[in-house]
Amino acid sequence: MPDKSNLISIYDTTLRDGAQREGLSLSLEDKVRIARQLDELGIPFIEGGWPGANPKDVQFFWQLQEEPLQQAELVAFCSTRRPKIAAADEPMFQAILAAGTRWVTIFGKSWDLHVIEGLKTSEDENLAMIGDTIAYLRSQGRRVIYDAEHWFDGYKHNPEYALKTLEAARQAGAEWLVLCDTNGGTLPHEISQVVREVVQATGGTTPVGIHTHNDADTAVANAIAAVMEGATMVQGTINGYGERCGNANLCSVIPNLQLKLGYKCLEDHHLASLTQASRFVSEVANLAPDEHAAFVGRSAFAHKGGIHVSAVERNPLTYEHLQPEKIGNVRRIVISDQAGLSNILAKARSFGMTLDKQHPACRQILQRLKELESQGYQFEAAEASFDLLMRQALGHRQQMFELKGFQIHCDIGVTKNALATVKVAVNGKDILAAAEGNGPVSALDDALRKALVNFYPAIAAFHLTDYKVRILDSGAGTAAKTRVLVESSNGHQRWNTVGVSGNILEASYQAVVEGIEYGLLLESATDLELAGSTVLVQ
Ligand SMILES: CC(=O)SCCNC(=O)CCNC(=O)[C@H](O)C(C)(C)COP(=O)(O)OP(=O)(O)OC[C@H]1O[C@@H](n2cnc3c(N)ncnc32)[C@H](O)[C@@H]1OP(=O)(O)O
Ligand SMILES: CC(=O)C(=O)O
Repeated sequence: MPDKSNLISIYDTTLRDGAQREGLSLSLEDKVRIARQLDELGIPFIEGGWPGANPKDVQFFWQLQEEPLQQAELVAFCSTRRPKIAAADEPMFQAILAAGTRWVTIFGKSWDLHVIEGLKTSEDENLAMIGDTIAYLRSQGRRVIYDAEHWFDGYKHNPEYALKTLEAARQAGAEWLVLCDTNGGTLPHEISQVVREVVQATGGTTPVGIHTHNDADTAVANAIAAVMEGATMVQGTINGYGERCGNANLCSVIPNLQLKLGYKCLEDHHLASLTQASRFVSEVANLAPDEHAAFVGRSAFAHKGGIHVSAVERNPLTYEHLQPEKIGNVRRIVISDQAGLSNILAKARSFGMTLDKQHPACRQILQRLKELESQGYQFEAAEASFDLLMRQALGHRQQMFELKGFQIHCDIGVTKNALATVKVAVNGKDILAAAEGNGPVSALDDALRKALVNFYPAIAAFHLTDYKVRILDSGAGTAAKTRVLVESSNGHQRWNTVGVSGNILEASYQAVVEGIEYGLLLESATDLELAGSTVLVQ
């Protein structure tokens, strides 16, 4: 059994190894924002980049010298010196020293194949490169973490030589020996065995760390396996970003170690910010968050099946492996044709309505929901439409305006504009309005808002923020049904509505009209009443 008193030092390399992910490009400002977020999260080591490899990383370290992090150690990353030059003459190290960090991580070769074929040098020279580099940086007052690149592959092929490289690093003054599964193909049982052997071979003289890649989809399991064999540092990235298939995802490693195995990685109040940190980093990285990510994904605690919801309502432990609040996530109940009455009750509660299973409207709502879903409606992504459906069944849906019809003309010739005319009635008075737009849906939305704004001035702030179309039966050609999902906003909140029809304009019309109706409902309701179906605009 692991010694549970052990602290695990979390080492984040999102800004260096994470940035090696294809499609991820961070500006200097992005890097600074992410570093500050990780600092706030209580991560003790933050690898900022490779100073000297590019101007951005040089500036990043300079900027953080001016305005240092609050608690984290900022770490500069670099390779060992090149073959056959003195460490003091290696220009890369001048950039490393200029970065001004207390800690430096040096990666060196563990695998003889890389020494001979990659570096094109001798095994002895590689040992000297490792030793000289670390000794030089120590002589310049730096503390050194040694990343043993390709450790597991190297150890498999030539354990004696691999261990000599670690010993060279240790003797030169490295304070951590971090075993890297650089190619990411090692499986957990191999990691356990090798880490156990290394911990025995080094006799606990220098702490061991782990750095895993996800090429076999086992990076998180591998990091955990290493910790259970005595590794006390875990290197990884937020959201698992990294070269090829990514690095060990700290958003999974940390809660697994802390909440399941009893290790200490972060203070509990910091752990409760993990979900927010994950979303912040994906936002800054301009990558869509993985909604199904373990622990921090939006769906990680979303319950859809009626049986599950019924049980979770009685006791969340029935279908949740831990309390979402511990990592700052929330439980969500999803509405769909997989729902039972429990989903309806839970959703109603989140909309501020109290219902019980005996209420006759409950079954009616459930039946209507299933009927509409079988026609192609999808309410899990259109909770505002579901709220309106419930209000309708309960007799609470207020008619704010009556639709009398609409027409749309599209000019695909010279102006490429669309013109929409709508007729609505408010308080028995007919209003006709027209508007142009660069597409039929925006023209329709504008015309409707124009018709209603004198009666409902709040409409002036409404706008469409997203519009998604899905053809539901592509085999049916032009006779197929179309589902339109619309997201609307009033500048403070966003809400989603749905429309389905054989005619794409009719489907859009339904969704847009419900979007406006719901916006008006929001204006007249308290935040609490409508909390469940809207999100605050960030
Ligand atoms: C496992 C990892 O993730 S390690 C980090 C990988 N990250 C990166 O490579 C991103 C930053 N890299 C860069 O900006 C550039 O590659 C630089 C500035 C480091 C080097 O650029 P260049 O001088 O043009 O070399 P290039 O990239 O073509 O080749 C890498 C060189 O480093 C050498 N090298 C590789 N590993 C090591 C090591 N551990 N110690 C010393 N030298 C090494 C290679 O042998 C090669 O040397 P050569 O050009 O004399 O043959
Ligand atoms: C050092 C490093 O990033 C690796 O070996 O994967």
